[in-house]
Amino acid sequence: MNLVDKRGLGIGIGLAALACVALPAVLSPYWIYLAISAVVSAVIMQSFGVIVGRVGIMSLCQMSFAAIGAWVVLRLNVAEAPGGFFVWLLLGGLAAVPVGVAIGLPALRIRGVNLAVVTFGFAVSADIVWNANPFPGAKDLKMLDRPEPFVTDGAYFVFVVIVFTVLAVILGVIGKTRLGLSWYELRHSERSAASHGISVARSKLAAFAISAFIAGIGGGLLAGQLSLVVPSNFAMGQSLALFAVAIMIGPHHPEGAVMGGIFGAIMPTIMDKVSLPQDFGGVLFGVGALLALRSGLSQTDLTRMRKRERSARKLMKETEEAGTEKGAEAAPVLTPPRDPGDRKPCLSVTGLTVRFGEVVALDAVDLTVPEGAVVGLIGPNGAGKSTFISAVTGFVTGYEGKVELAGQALDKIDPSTRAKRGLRRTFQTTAIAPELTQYEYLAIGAGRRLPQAEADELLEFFGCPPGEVPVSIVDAGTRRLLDVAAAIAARPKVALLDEPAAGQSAAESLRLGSRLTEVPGRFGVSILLVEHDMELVQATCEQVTVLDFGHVIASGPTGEVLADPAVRAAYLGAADVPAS
Ligand SMILES: Nc1ncnc2c1ncn2[C@@H]1O[C@H](COP(=O)(O)OP(=O)(O)OP(=O)(O)O)[C@@H](O)[C@H]1O
Repeated sequence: MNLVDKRGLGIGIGLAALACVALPAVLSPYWIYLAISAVVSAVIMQSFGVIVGRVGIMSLCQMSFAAIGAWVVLRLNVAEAPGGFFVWLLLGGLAAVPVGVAIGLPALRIRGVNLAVVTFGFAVSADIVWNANPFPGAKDLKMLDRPEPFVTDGAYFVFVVIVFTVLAVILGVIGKTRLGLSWYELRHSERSAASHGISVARSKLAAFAISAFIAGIGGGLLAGQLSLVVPSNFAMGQSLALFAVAIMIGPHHPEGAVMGGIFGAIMPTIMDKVSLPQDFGGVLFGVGALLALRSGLSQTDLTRMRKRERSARKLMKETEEAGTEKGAEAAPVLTPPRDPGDRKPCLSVTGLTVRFGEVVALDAVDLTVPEGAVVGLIGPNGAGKSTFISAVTGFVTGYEGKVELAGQALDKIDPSTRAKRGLRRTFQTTAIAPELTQYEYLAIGAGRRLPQAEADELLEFFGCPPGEVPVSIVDAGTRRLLDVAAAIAARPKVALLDEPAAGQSAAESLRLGSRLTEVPGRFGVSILLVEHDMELVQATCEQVTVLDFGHVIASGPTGEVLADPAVRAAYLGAADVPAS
């Protein structure tokens, strides 16, 4: 996967260069000054883009981070510290980082509105501090001089555009890395991210640190524009208004940050011109934000997704037509499951007991997945199958019993570390970020640089559309397959699949079965399959364990177990157990 979208980069830099040349030449001094404000707001918007747009965290204190940046720059100016404005600007950004991380710490435990309240609380406290203590230089009017050669408004506009562009390029590159992609996954499902070996804590704290740094830079730039700042430049209300703009527009894309910056900077002027109170602008932003929250996606997300979907649909049609020309896919020939024989155990679970209050979801369950095997775990609804997967992969803590992977104990280890050690899982309900392409999702799952040829092979093997196709237009059944492909892409020792055939037709389910039997030999991954589709289980699994009310009622070679009268009785009315 390319870290740089060369076309987008070219267009972005071209537009930035055009703005630098044309705007100072054609705009009046008043509008140049407003244009500087718009770009400085756009930089602060980029900080919202990281934390709000990408990770989906409601942070209401970005202006407080900006104030830290401005304070440091002005303090260093008063002290006439060495290095000059450029170094001070960088130090201002860096000074905001530890504060950002400190504010991010509660985000590891709380989320949503509660976290918004924490960030709002910090913004209020910061407001009180700034109001009680004037910014450096304000008392004795020690102004901050802009650096050469960016002294005039026109030249300073060029400088802020350069800073914005550099940040946009860096954020674009980060967005394509595992860290950046993990932010999208966190936004939709933290447990899905953890199941891919992503450290949720590290990923969130990195987002807070980077967004605080950018906001700090934005604050320093504002100090450079104004020469002196006052607390109202960073008022809590500003954070709220910009937050609403961020939700509405989506500043995690450069065009969104620019639009947000323009809105933020010129709205007061527009309100003035149409003789409406300034607060009315905030109301408009709030309404826009509510509409965006209802759809779950910002305006730039929607525009970009629609564009991507159009070309992806064309690609899917071409691929389908090429497939039809080659002829219909032959019905799978299922090779009978092999006998596990005396292969070494890969995953070994002993005495696994899970209680949810009075409910004993699992009671001393033993299960072994031998190396290179496909093993089934079946049982009626509520038997404890998903709980088994969740406990083994570390999502349910406080269980009794022992979980060993290739002879190593995994108990007391968190889900993302278990995933990194070679234990991957899928969920009954998929929660794949629709903004991602299938390639990007596979890259997250793989947890390593995934060569395109390998990604293509996986997608073709599991019958998914081409890798450029965004998840937003992939149907629910295929998303499950994509989830399985992402788990296998990591080449774990064992993949625990929770009902991957749900939502598939009988023929598709059979095809999936034939693929799963090939997985151990082809990808070196053993499988524990949780399924209600008994035909699939019979055709795929060499061994099967049956749970009922958390107890193992049968375990052994699939044919024998499915013929067991106790198993048939447990399933009576719950699913069809084919006669063996
Ligand atoms: N978080 C939880 N809190 C309380 N009870 C739970 C929780 N998760 C599961 N249970 C209970 O544990 C039991 C086992 O549930 P589990 O979801 O593991 O069953 P299952 O075999 O996967 O069912 P299905 O086939 O419907 O997915 C059920 O009685 C369920 O209500």
